[in-house]
Amino acid sequence: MSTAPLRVAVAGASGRMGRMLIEAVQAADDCVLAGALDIPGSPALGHDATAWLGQTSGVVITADLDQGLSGAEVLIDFTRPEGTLAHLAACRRLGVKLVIGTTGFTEAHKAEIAAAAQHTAVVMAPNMSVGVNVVLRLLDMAARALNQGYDIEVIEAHHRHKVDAPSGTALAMGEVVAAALGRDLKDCAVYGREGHTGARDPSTIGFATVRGGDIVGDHTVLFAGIGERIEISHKASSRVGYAQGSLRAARFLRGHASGLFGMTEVLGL
Ligand SMILES: NC(=O)C1=CN([C@@H]2O[C@H](COP(=O)(O)OP(=O)(O)OC[C@H]3O[C@@H](n4cnc5c(N)ncnc54)[C@H](OP(=O)(O)O)[C@@H]3O)[C@@H](O)[C@H]2O)C=CC1
Ligand SMILES: O=C(O)C1=N[C@H](C(=O)O)C[C@H](O)C1
Repeated sequence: MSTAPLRVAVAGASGRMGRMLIEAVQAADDCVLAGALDIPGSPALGHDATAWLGQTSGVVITADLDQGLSGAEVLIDFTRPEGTLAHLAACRRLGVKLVIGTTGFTEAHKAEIAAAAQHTAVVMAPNMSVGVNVVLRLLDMAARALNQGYDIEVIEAHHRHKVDAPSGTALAMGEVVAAALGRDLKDCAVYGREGHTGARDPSTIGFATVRGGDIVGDHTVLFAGIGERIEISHKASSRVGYAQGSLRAARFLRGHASGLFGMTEVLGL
């Protein structure tokens, strides 16, 4: 029995992730590019979505959401929170499912996404790579085992263009560790230090952010004890893992009409 190809639209089509996603959709036997969106005023509007690959897909990048989504089953969105929320409303109206990779959402944004997911299926994750999602499981195990006598710090590094800090992945790592220790990250996170800070409060989880050059994405959780340190790290050397994880999420959505899912469900972790 043959299954029709999954019709995928990509938002932020001229962005770093948008381009990576378009290339991944084009290379996938079971997917077809069905739409490409970008922000009004983008110089990419009106161009073929694969022109930068030297190809012609017949899909033109548009800022018209109805036009960009009309042929799609699922939209993959790596843009900015305000863009994602506008795309979410259009997806809900048009019955299009949504994979959200964008980071930097407020709690109110997240509530809006959860409400919309009651009507159309959504996968949302701050990091789509298999490796990072396995690391999140390892962190749960490590934090439970190292629950006394270890100071916990999350260190992340990204490229100079990144606009949110700490990264969504670093925050997710902090949340996993805090939950494993029976803490709420909102109460124990320390985002940067300066001046006379006093001695470290052992109940805190610290965050340190580095921005520079073309670093794709490095994350380390440090458990610093007396006489030893444990570091659990993930280093991305390419965005390909984020794109392949997003396609797995898009395929997963075929089996779901509504609901909010994460990569734990997609990957069966
Ligand atoms: N979950 C994951 O695995 C990953 C998540 N990310 C997240 O994805 C997001 C995008 O990252 P990246 O591709 O590097 O960013 P880029 O800036 O390279 O791309 C963003 C794209 O979205 C467009 N855009 C910006 N604002 C809006 C808006 N309001 N409405 C519609 N489109 C908009 C941009 O257009 P223009 O350039 O003209 O402004 C651009 O085309 C970030 O939040 C990042 O943290 C990134 C990698 C992995
Ligand atoms: O902006 C990026 O590049 C990335 N953003 C995500 C995040 O904020 O965690 C995922 C990845 O680290 C790359």
